[in-house]
Amino acid sequence: MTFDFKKYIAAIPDFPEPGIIFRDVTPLMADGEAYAAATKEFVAYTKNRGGIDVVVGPESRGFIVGGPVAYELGIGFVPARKVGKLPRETVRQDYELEYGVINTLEMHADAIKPGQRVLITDDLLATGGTIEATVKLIEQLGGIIVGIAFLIELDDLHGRDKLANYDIFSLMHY
Ligand SMILES: O=P(O)(O)OC[C@H]1O[C@H](OP(=O)(O)OP(=O)(O)O)[C@H](O)[C@@H]1O
Ligand SMILES: Nc1ncnc2[nH]cnc12
Repeated sequence: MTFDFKKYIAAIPDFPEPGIIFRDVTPLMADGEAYAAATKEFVAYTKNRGGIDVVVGPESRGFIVGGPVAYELGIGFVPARKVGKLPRETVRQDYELEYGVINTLEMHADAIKPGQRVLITDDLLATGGTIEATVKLIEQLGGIIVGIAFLIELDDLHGRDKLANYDIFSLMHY
């Protein structure tokens, strides 16, 4: 029987702006069985991606999704952080969110070694801006993106179109 992941996703209308339906993944993460089942699905996805050296996730929900996947795979996790948080030399990339906010993501300049095979994880694909920025940072450092995995993809926002050159796995679609 397939796991009913959608049972653990709350929909909040008009948050954080009028017209946005916010898909809240915190109930899924708060439930041990659901969190483990979602992690297992991500790990299963990686099995036919030909080997992964490191998981990268954007702050902050990408950390919660990616950490357990990296642990299960026995590999490291590298954060892409919001600007000003990382203490050493960084690379930076600006991007725009579904609700029109401009943010900047940063990674440590030595966080990815040239040729490393990378899985990107995040909770949700909306416009794709966050992951497009993450992709640019990883590729700037010489990483090879072998897959991108989300809990949720918002189909109407066509974020996938920005990531047309990459293999995408989404556990749920809305
Ligand atoms: O596809 P996009 O249009 O870029 O939107 C998706 C991103 O937006 C949310 O993060 P947010 O920046 O709100 O940060 P948070 O995880 O810290 O809440 C979400 O966790 C994704 O990372
Ligand atoms: N609709 C949405 N729900 C939850 N997180 C988001 N990030 C960007 N758009 C979102």
